Amino acid sequence: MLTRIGIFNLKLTITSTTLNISSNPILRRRTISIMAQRSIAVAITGVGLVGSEFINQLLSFSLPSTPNSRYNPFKIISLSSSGHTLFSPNGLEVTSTSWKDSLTQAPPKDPKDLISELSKLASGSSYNGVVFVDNTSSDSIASLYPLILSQNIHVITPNKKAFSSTSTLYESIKAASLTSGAKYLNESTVGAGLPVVATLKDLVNTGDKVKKVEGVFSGTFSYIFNEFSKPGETEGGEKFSEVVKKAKALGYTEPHPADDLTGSDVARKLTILSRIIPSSQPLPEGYLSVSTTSLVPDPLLKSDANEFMSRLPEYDSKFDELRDEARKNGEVVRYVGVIDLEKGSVKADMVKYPKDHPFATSLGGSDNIIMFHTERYGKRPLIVQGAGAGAAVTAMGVMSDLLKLL
Ligand SMILES: NC(=O)C1=CN([C@@H]2O[C@H](COP(=O)(O)OP(=O)(O)OC[C@H]3O[C@@H](n4cnc5c(N)ncnc54)[C@H](OP(=O)(O)O)[C@@H]3O)[C@@H](O)[C@H]2O)C=CC1
Ligand SMILES: N[C@@H](CC=O)C(=O)O
Ligand code: NA
Repeated sequence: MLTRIGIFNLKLTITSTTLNISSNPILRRRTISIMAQRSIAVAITGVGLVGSEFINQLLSFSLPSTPNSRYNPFKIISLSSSGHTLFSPNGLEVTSTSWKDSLTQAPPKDPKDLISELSKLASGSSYNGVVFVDNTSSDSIASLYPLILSQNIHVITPNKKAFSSTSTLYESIKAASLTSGAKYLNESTVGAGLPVVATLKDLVNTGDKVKKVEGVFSGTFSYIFNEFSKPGETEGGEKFSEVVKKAKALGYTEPHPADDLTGSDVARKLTILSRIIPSSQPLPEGYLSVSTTSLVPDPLLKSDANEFMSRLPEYDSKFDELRDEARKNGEVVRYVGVIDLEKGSVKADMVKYPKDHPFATSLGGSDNIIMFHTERYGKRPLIVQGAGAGAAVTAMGVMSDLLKLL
């Protein structure tokens, strides 16, 4: 094998069968360095808004290998949309401008066939690990995580489905990961790139006692109400459906915006966080058990994304009434989530706040704000705030999970 060795910056021909590497400290150090330079193989499923941005961030990533050179420790080995898959066990020759055309010309591939190819790579020695990145919002892809993890393939995803649906699926994900040692990382499922999942895990793992987690968990709702129900506005203002349209165009909504407006997206995030917190109270069995306020008019509940967006203006006057009622009392409307460990309740709700409340004055754009009330952060909660939706910040969260594998 001919390999460039980072720290020595020279080329070595290794015939490891003839060398007693383990007894020679210099060679041992060189061998470790070579191992570190093997790539991590990345298989990407879902190349929409977040997926495309993730590919760009991944292709432009590099680490220093010597004082004068850099290398990318990741190799993309597959790209899949719902109808096409590009796969090469040695790594795809793609650039940020070429991958889309190449993918559209590729044939379809059953995800299970892809997993069995990845499994061969995970058990071989060409790579320093294999990662499946799911950038879809698909339930069927999410249901494959136990199989993927059991093949010693790591899973990284912003897709909330697997971690917020039935506890049976969640438990099999945890079991598969424990058995094989493959990791699952899902920072972007809550607060996009904001360190929400990692912060909560750090609090729990270091022995703090979480009492309450509350805040604004939806970038879409945050943007909608920051624009639709402004503290300084006493009359007029944008139409609700227009603001929803803008939130969609900015990439904040779920592929089907009703998933945001029913409150399901917030309920899913609350479920994901609840499952990380040890609690004597029973956990929600899934997001459907979270007490949730929906803003979707009943007749639109079954419509697809296009029909939903085109019919939403029919209900603008209802939302005008909601805004007027809040204004009359000097209030604004916000959509919040609370996990109350002491009361044993998990709730996603629309709430009216006085117009000088921090949720009215300190949030803008798609900002999330998440407050952790714990034993250690007794009187003043630990607060995480910033953009909670959008392709760039979500892909950054996925990328930051990938870096945790290095
Ligand atoms: N947008 C945001 O701000 C945030 C998004 N997320 C999560 O990120 C994920 C992606 O969101 P986003 O990029 O906005 O959504 P998009 O709709 O833009 O992208 C999703 C992509 O998934 C693809 N897809 C669906 N099913 C499959 C399948 N079975 N196999 C392969 N590809 C499939 C679709 O491709 P095709 O067109 O071929 O069907 C689509 O392009 C979602 O789970 C979302 O909840 C999380 C945090 C923030
Ligand atoms: N649709 C979601 C995207 C991030 O999870 C949101 O609006 O927060
Ligand atoms: Na996050």
